[in-house]
Amino acid sequence: MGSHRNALVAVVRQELAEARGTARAVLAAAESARNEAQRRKKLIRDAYATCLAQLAEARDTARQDILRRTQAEAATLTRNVESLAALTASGAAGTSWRYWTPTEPDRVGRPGLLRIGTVAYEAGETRTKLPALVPFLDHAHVNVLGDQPAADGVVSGLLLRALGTTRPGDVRLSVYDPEQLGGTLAAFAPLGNAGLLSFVSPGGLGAALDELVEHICRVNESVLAGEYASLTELTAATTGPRPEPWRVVVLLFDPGRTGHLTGEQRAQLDRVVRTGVACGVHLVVRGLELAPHPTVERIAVRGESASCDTTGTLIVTLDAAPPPERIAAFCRATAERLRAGPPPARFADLEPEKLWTESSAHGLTAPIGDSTDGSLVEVALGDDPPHALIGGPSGSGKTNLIYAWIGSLAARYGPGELALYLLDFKEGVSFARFAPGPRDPSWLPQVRLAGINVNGDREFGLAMLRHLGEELRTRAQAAKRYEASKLAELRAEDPGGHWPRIVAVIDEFQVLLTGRDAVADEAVTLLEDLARRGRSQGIHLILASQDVSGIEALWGRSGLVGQFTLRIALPKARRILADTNLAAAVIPRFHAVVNADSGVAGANRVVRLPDASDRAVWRSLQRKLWRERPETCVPPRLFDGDAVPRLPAMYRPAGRVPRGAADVGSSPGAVLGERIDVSARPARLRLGRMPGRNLAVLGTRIDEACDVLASAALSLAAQGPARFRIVCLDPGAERPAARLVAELPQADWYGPADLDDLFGTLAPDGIPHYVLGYALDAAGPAYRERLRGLLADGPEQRLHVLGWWRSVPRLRDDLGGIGARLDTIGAWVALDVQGPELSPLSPQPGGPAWYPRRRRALFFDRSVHRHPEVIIPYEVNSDHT
Ligand SMILES: Nc1ncnc2c1ncn2[C@@H]1O[C@H](COP(=O)(O)OP(=O)(O)OP(=O)(O)O)[C@@H](O)[C@H]1O
Repeated sequence: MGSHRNALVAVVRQELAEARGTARAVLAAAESARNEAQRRKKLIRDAYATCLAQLAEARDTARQDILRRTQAEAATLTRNVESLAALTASGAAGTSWRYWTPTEPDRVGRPGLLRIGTVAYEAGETRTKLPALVPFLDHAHVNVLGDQPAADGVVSGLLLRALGTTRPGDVRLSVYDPEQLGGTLAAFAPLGNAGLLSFVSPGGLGAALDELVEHICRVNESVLAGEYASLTELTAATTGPRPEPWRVVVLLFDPGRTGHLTGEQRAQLDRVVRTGVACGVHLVVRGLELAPHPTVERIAVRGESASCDTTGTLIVTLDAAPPPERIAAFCRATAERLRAGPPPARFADLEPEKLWTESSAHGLTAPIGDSTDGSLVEVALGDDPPHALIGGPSGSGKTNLIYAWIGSLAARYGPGELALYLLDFKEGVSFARFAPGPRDPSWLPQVRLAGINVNGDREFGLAMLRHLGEELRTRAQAAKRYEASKLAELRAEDPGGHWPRIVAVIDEFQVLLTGRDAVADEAVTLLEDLARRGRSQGIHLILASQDVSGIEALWGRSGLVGQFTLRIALPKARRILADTNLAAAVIPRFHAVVNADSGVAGANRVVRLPDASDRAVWRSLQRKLWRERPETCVPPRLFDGDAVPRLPAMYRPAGRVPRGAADVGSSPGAVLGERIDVSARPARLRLGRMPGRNLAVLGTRIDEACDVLASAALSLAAQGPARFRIVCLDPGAERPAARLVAELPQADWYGPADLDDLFGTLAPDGIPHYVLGYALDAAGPAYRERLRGLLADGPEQRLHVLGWWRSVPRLRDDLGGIGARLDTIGAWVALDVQGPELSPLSPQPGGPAWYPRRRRALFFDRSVHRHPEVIIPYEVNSDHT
C-alpha cells in the first residue's frame, strides 16, 4: 500500500514535474515572444522618430526653398514694378518734390501716369516703397474724396505733375473754389498771366459746365469730325502740335456741405464725366462724389493715407503737398515761356516714327524745322521745285540747315530711294561725318560721295559734275527706251531698276564757277545741263553760298538760276530772294525763309531750324540708319583734299618675281598718281613700242618727283618682267632712289660716274628696260647726244626713259636748246612749274592754266589727252608727309 502510494506520489510528482517543465517552457516562449514584440516596438518607434525627423527636415528644406524663390520672385517683381513705374511716370510725373523739375515731352510723347504717394511693399526681408500712380490726362477724371487738407495736397500735386509733363500751353485750368474763392490753388495763379488759368465765380458753375459741354460738342463736331475716336488718336496721327489743349476743370466742394449742385448742373456734370476724356476735358473734383464711370479714378483720403481705384486694396501713403513757392515759380516760368513762344523743334523731332517708309518716285519731301506754332515745315524737291539755292552770310547756319535737311531726308528715304553726293568747297570737314572715320565707323548709307577740303581742288567738283552728267545720260537713255518722260514713269515701267533720286549738295559752289578757265566753263555747262534736264530724271541740285558775288555770278546765267525755284534764305542773306522780298533781313537767328516760288514775296514760309550740328545727336541718327543698311550698301567715297593717297598695294611688286619669259603685254601702264575723279582711279601712262613713249617729270620738288618715279617703276614691276636702271645724279634723291632699288626685283644702280657704263650696256633683249633718271639734267653736255638717241630710238625697242628734269629749260637744253623739238617726250608730269613755262610741251599756245600747289601735279600724255589733267602723286614711302 505504502509502495503503491509511493508509486502514485512518484507518478504525480513526475506529472507535476512535467507540467512544471511544460509551464516553464511555455513561460519562456511567452517571454521570448514578449521580448521580440518589445524589440519590434522599439524598432518601429525608432523608425517613426527617424521618419518624423526626416519629414521635418524635408519640410524645412522645402520651406527654405519656397522662401528663397518667393524672395527672388518678389525682388524681380519689385524691380519690374519699379522700372514700370519709372517708365510710366518718368521725370516730373514721378520724381519726389525735393528733386522735382518739369520735363517736357518730345513731340510724339504721350501722357503717362502721375504719382500721388507710395505703397509699402514687402520684398523678402526688406520693406520697400513703390510709387502709387494714377491715370489722368488722356485717361481719366480724378475724384478726390475724404479728409482735407490732404485731399487738397493730392489735387495740387496732380495738377503740378500734369503741367510739368506737358508743353507750356497744352493744359488750361479752370478752378471753381466757392469756399476759398481760389485761395486753395492760389499758387497756380501766375498761369493766369498767360491765359492758362481762370477762376470760376461761386455763382458761375452752371455757366462754366454749360460752356464745357458746348466745348465737347464742338470738338466732336469739328475737330474729331467722326474720323477719330479721341483727341489722343488725332494727335498721334498728325505731326503738328496738339490740335486742342487739355481743359482741366477743378471743382472744389466742401465735403461738409450738401446740395452743391442743382439737378441741371448734376446732369451737365454727368455728361462731362461720360464724354470729356475723349475730347481732352478732365475733371478734378474734390468733396463731391462723381457718378461711377470707367473714366473716373476715385481717391479716398484718410488722414495721410488713401486708397484709389488703380491700387485697389493697397494703402497709399500720400506725398506731402508740393511747396507753394515751387508751384508759383514753375507757373511763372511757364507763363514766361508761353509768351516767348514754343521752343523750336529738336533735330530728333524731324525723324519720322518709322524709318525708310517713303518712296521717292514722285519727289522727296522732308521737314527741315518747324514754324512758330510748332508744326513741322516740309520742303519738297521733285518736278517742281527741282533744285534749291541756299544763301546766308558766314555763321548764319547754312551747314546746320544742310545737316538738318540731309538727316530728315535720310531718315525717310532708304538707300534704294535716295543717293547723296556732297561737296564742300569750304576749308573744313563738315561732310566728313557722313563717311567712316577713325573714331566712328558708321556712315550714312545714302551717301555715295563726300568731298571735304576741296577748296583747292575745283577739279574734283568738276569730276563730280561729270559723273552726275553721265548718270543723267544713262537715265535719259533708259527713259527713252521705256518712253518715260519723268522718273516716276521710268520707275513704273522698270520696277526692277535701281533709280534712286539723286541729291547733289555743293556748299560754297561759287568756288567752282569763279575764274575764267576751262574748269569754270565746263562746270557751268555741266551745271546748266544738270539743272535743266535733272528735273525729269530725278537729279536735284542744292547749291549753297555765303558769297553775294558768287550768287550774283549765278544771276548772270539766267538759264541756270531760273531752274533753282526753291530758295532758302538764312538771316541777312542777300540776293537769294527776289529784290522786293525783304523777309531774310528781319528773321531772327537760326530761322530761315523757305520760298518755293523763286523768292517772290508772298510765298515765304518762316522756319525755325533745329540744332543739327551737335555731333552726338547726329551720330545717334546715323548709327540707327547705318545698322539698317542693306548688305549691298558700300561706304561712300570720301575725297579729302588734305589727305595724300598711298600707292595701293596692288601696284607694288609682291610675291614671286615674274619670270623673264612671262608675258608683259604690249603696253604696260606706269601708274603716276591718283586721278581727281569720283572713283579715285590711278593715272596711267601706257608705255608701248611707239616713238615718244618716255616720261619727263618736271620741277624742283624732290619728294614728289621721287614719288612719281617710284610709283611708275613699282607699278611697271608689278605687271611683269622688266629691267630697271636707276640713275641718280642728285644726292638729295639718293635715299628714295636706293629704296626703290631695294624694292624692285631687277634693278641696277648708276651714279654720276657710271653714265658711260649705262649707255654702253643698254641693249634691247625683248624685255622692257626702264631708265629711271633722277635729275637727268645733271648728266651734262657730254651725254646729251646719247640721251637724245635713247629718247628717240629707245621706245620702239622697249627701252623707255622715265626722267626727272629740274626745269623745262634744262630739259630743252638736253634735247637741243631753244627751238629743239620735244617730240621724244610723249608725256610729262609738271610739279612746281608755272603754266607758261610748259608752253613748249603743251598743245595750248601760251601753256596750260596751271598754278602749282603742294602734292598736285599736271599730267599730260600726248597720245590720250586734249588738255593736261591734275593728279595727286601717290605717297610711296612715308618719309615726307
Ligand atoms: N538752328 C541752330 N540751332 C543752334 N545752333 C545753330 C543752329 N544753326 C547753326 N547753329 C550754330 O551756329 C554756328 C554756325 O553755323 P554753321 O556752321 O551752320 O553756319 P554757316 O552758315 O555754314 O557758316 P560758314 O559759312 O561760316 O561755314 C555753328 O556753331 C552751329 O552749331
